[in-house]
Amino acid sequence: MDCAKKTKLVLLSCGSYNPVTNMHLRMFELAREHLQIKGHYEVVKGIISPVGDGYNEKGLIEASHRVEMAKLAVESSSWIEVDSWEGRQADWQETNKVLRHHWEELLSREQGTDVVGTVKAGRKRKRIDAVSISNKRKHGKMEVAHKGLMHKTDGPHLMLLCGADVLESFGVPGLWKNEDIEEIVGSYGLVCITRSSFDVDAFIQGSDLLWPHRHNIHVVREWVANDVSATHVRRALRRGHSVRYLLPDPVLSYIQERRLYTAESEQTNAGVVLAPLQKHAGNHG
Ligand SMILES: Nc1ncnc2c1ncn2[C@@H]1O[C@H](COP(=O)(O)OP(=O)(O)OP(=O)(O)O)[C@@H](O)[C@H]1O
Ligand SMILES: NC(=O)c1ccc[n+]([C@@H]2O[C@H](COP(=O)(O)O)[C@@H](O)[C@H]2O)c1
Repeated sequence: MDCAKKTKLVLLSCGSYNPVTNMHLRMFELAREHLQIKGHYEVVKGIISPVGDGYNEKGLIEASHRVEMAKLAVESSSWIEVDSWEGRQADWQETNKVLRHHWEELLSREQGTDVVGTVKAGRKRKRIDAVSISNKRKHGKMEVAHKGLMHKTDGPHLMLLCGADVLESFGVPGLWKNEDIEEIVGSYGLVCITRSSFDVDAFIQGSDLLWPHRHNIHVVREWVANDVSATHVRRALRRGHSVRYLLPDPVLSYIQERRLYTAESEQTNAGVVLAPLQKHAGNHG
């Protein structure tokens, strides 16, 4: 019997989910297995957070449909849930803001369970409850709550779960702010599933930003070469090709009943600049 006390962990995955595929569900499964065997974690919850319509990605259909499909996909899962907060926001939300939102949700659930964490007070650490944390936040001391507490709470930890393509997108100029990446990998932690054609280890090794946080990045190997992507699924649907077994059956029925992915829907946001590129454009040069 394993007597060591494991840290409870919640995994959050932000993405288009346009639509959710079996690979997305497998990503959660692989991450949980890896962290429970190799890490000192008990993965208690997985959260799928479909991006809001304001992301402006080409071919992105309404968030309400993407959220519904994701909910159908996790119907049979005992630990993966779908959260619609991000999808309901009128404006696109940076991923670190989505993490903050879920972190605050986790903390507020801890309210009433007394101490949820510790902060530095001089040379010692002071135990602190959720109410004092939210009070600190109200007074604008986000630093203490976000930089000091993430990995010091007695409650669950929260990490971002993603595929290797998202990790490598950290290197795309203008897409991510360095301080946001620092917050994600430094304060929360990242679980990254390998994807064919992406060399995660080489990318981390080559990044001065990621290298100091490498111990917070859990790389999970997908040994079965499988590059199912939502893009491939949408293309097949447009062409009338079968996508059965690439998606959960209830998701496929939902798509077919509403004829969701068409040549027309693929033109949504055509020529529109992706929200993060628009938002961060002024920060460069
Ligand atoms: N085959 C896969 N292997 C590993 N991770 C994956 C795979 N497919 C999707 N993911 C991950 O799932 C998360 C949500 O992905 P997203 O909704 O953008 O799907 P996608 O299939 O990559 O979409 P698209 O093809 O539209 O870019 C991301 O972190 C992405 O890296
Ligand atoms: N700066 C940022 O926070 C930033 C930049 C680009 C993408 N993202 C997120 O990464 C995810 C990527 O999804 P796609 O792979 O479908 O583009 C989305 O959830 C999106 O919001 C975040």
